[in-house]
Amino acid sequence: MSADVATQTPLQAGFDIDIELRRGSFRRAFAIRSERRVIAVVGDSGAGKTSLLHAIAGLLRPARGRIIVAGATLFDRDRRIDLPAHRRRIGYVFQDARLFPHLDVRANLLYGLRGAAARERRFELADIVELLGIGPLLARGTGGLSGGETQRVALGRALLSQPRILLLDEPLSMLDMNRRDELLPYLQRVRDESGLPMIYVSHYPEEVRRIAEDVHRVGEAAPFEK
Ligand SMILES: Nc1ncnc2c1ncn2[C@@H]1O[C@H](COP(=O)(O)OP(=O)(O)OP(=O)(O)O)[C@@H](O)[C@H]1O
Repeated sequence: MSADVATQTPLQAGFDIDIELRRGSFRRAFAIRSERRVIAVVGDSGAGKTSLLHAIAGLLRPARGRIIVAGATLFDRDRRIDLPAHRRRIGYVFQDARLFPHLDVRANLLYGLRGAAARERRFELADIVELLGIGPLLARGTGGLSGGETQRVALGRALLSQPRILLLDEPLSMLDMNRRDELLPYLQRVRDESGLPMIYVSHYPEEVRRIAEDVHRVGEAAPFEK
């Protein structure tokens, strides 16, 4: 499968990823080729989903291969391209949000804006606050937020960093089922209104069905029933 991918011409939209990752004794090839803007990556625990996102974000260097997203080459071993992480402009949302505990919600959001050049600014604070319904939370500390509120702020902070790509690593997995249902419509709004390429990692088929246009299973050959 990866040989096939390697012989095809790069896609101008979507994802063209063909890499091998090594992490200690973990060693795995990934081949994802999709013209879709929003894809999901599913797979068992330990299959390498987070490692794949790390490689796209520039936090883990593949042993070989290439990573092209929306026509931009982030990594290509043969062509000696390896864009540093800070130049890849990745918005990353983790399962545990990782908000700064010493900053209130507004300051957490504004942190995302740091370093974004004015000409690259597509997402403004007021629009993101409206999109995610977090206006009432702005002056609050992060400690008392519910899990769903926390993840909405994390999404806002990621968008305000003016990313070219959004990576979401199981953003709902710490929430109970009701809270997951509450947050999904916000994820759908971000998907539809940001227009960004997105990779959504999840264990839950239902979530994946509601978010992604295309599903890729990593770690084994069996196809994933969408
Ligand atoms: N820093 C590291 N050093 C060595 N091995 C690592 C490191 N990080 C991850 N691994 C190993 O790489 C493999 C893939 O881990 P990864 O976290 O990418 O899987 P995952 O599919 O995201 O799993 P989960 O769904 O449980 O989060 C695992 O076997 C893990 O133990």
